[in-house]
Amino acid sequence: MSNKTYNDLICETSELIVETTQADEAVFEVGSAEKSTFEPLLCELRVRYTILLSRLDTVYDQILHPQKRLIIKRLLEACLGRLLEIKQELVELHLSDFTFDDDEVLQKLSLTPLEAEPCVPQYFVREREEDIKKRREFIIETLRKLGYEPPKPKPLVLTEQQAVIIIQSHERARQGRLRGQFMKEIRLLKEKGRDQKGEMSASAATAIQRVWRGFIARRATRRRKQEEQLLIGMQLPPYIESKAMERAEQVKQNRRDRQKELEKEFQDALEKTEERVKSKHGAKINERISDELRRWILEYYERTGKLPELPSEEGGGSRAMFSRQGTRMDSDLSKSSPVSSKDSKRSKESKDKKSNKTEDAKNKDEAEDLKTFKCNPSSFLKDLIEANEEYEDIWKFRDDGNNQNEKYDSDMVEREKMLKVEQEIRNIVDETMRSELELLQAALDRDRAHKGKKSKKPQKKVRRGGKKNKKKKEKDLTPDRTTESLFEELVTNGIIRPYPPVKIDDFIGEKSFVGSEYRKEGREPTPCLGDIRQLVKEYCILPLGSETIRASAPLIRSVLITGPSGSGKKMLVYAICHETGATLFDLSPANIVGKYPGKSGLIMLIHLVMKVSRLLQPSVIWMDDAEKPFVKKIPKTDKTDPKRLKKDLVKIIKGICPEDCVLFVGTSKTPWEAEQKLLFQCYSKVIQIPRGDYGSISLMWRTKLHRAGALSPRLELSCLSRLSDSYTIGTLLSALETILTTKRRLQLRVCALTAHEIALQFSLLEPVYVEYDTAAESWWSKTPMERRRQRILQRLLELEQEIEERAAAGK
Ligand SMILES: Nc1ncnc2c1ncn2[C@@H]1O[C@H](COP(=O)(O)OP(=O)(O)OP(=O)(O)O)[C@@H](O)[C@H]1O
Repeated sequence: MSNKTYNDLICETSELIVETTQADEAVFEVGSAEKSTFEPLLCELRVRYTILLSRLDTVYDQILHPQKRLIIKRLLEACLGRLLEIKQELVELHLSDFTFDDDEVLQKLSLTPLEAEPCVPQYFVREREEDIKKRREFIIETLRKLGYEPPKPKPLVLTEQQAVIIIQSHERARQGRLRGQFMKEIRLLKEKGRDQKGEMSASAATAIQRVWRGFIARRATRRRKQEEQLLIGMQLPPYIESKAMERAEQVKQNRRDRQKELEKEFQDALEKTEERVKSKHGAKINERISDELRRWILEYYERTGKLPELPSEEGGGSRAMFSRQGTRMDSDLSKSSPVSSKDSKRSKESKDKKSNKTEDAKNKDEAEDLKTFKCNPSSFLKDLIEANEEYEDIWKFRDDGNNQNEKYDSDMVEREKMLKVEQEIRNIVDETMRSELELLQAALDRDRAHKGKKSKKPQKKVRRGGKKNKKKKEKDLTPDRTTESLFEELVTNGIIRPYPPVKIDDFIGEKSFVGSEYRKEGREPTPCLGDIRQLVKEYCILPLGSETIRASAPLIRSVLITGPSGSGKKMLVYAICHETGATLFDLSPANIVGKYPGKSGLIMLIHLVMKVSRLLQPSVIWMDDAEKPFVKKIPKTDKTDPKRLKKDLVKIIKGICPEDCVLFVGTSKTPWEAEQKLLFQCYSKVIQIPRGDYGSISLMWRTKLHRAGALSPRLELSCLSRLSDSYTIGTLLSALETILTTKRRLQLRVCALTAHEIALQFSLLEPVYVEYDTAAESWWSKTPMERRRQRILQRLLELEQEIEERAAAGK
């Protein structure tokens, strides 16, 4: 695609941003209202931001102009941040982690449910490609030095007897085929001799014609039917790597390479221009600012008889001082905002009123409170609007006709650098002025003291914002070690692990199509596997990919993923790591057994994991069998000492700050075996992978069989999906793998795979039993979010009943 395509796309997207942000601001204007008022608005906003995210991601990945890319990245991050904020609002609104898209919203925006699922921005990994590659190579190299080879496909190991049997059977088959061919030839020869004896009758020729024509007609009809089904999408075309797709990907890669070249040129220009501006204008700017400041100080002294105090660098320096009046007014305004005073008055009044209210009115108020909702202020919306305005001002209407190569704009670079250099020089001049002012003040004080006046004691400089609310710093147990040596140590000990490249979209699953309808009816829908994929993106991948987003988006420190064996828990953990380019720390009880022994060893392990995970962020700290540290009684057969980390887990998780791109992920098959209080102290979010639904299983079969070339009209997909609904996807895939041996694959053309054949194979494997489902369901109802939802629903019901009863008694 051309530069024009992406320039047009970003222009259209900018218009969509205006529309969306206006709708978003309107939501804030609503203030506090019934939950049902907010629901459609927030649902629509979520979908709108999702579309913006995917458009901006496409443009950012492909557009060449380095300065436009800067602004598009700002838009992209702000959009992503706002999307996460809205998700958080929807969670609070529904009191459920799952968001089901409203059909009306999807219809209005002409989208499919799949399109309403957020994409993972490509820049998460692409901008750190080199770094991620180096890290992976380092891990593999370190492991190789230790003698661990990356797992290779296992060679076929046969005993002598097995080998003999295979050779024998193949030889017999060969002989059989030869004999068959020989017999066929003899038969044909005999038939030929017989035919030559008698005259071929006309009726025989007609019979042959009839059979042949019938065959031709049937074949043509079959082909036409197949073509028609392909056209209307009833049948999938054969799975082949499309040449056109390959070429399109190649073009994209070429553009990315060109992007890098242009970016390098831009960075060089930035450097050179800065040097030039400094050498050419530095002295003049210095002189101008010094003169300005001196004049201003003199005027100030003449007016007030005092020397001014220069604000600190963080406070804006002399620039802020010139505009101090304005800012003070602003801050005064913000301090005593009429809204807040009104609010407090109102709340006071309402408190007084409340005390006089009857029980009935109190109940009504409480019910109202439970039903109403208010959106939290956004940290991203303002930036999104500002960045979009900046884009509109600078780029949107600019004629780029004479810049076909999408090179940077040198005038803009010059202007930017001028401002930067001026600011730097201003900081230096301010510093000099500050010391000059101090000397002057001291001299003035001495003078006044000399004149007998009571001199003011030189005020101790109070550091602005000096008393920062800093967290107590942890003691560094490894102050003189380099990051590389710590990294190597953890790799050597198997704590940092390599992981397979798994994309989150490889987690197959359909989204729930009836979720929003169920919610409207007051029922809580069961999520489908596609909803799980979306939730993992929203909770684990999107907040972890960028530091800017992580710092301001709703903070999620830890997630617990639960589900039966083979439901894809590990796959999801690997996908989180792969999509964010994260470093994986494995703290599973089975993995740390015998490593860092003793109390001091454990302290060191925790220190290393916490320190290195921050240094190599983004990081994922993973614990498989997450219930084990909290089980009441450890079976005697378990030699892994799973309770080792019991007390320190909370410390590790609470130690994750918003500025750290670190996520703690636990996976568990049987979370109900743990002490629930301790478990939920560690994990703030729980994602339970449900039993595979019909849609997801059917999609899985279709995708996998199609890729294997085993999909045919003879295979009853619907029947197969129904039969497999008590198995996890992992189990079904392992059954398919067992069936599709190389020999069977070769036979597919002549002997199509049937549902019966597959079903026979997976019926030998372990299903998910009803007992497991029941235990999982009852545990789910005890998770914090569910309990909160149930508590609120229960309270609402009670209040409504009380109100009704009172009303009935009053009559
Ligand atoms: N929804 C899915 N889509 C595609 N593949 C899946 C899905 N669910 C599971 N799988 C596949 O099933 C296999 C088993 O998955 P995985 O090892 O992640 O399961 P698990 O829940 O961690 O199992 P266990 O608890 O036994 O460790 C993997 O090959 C994975 O790719």
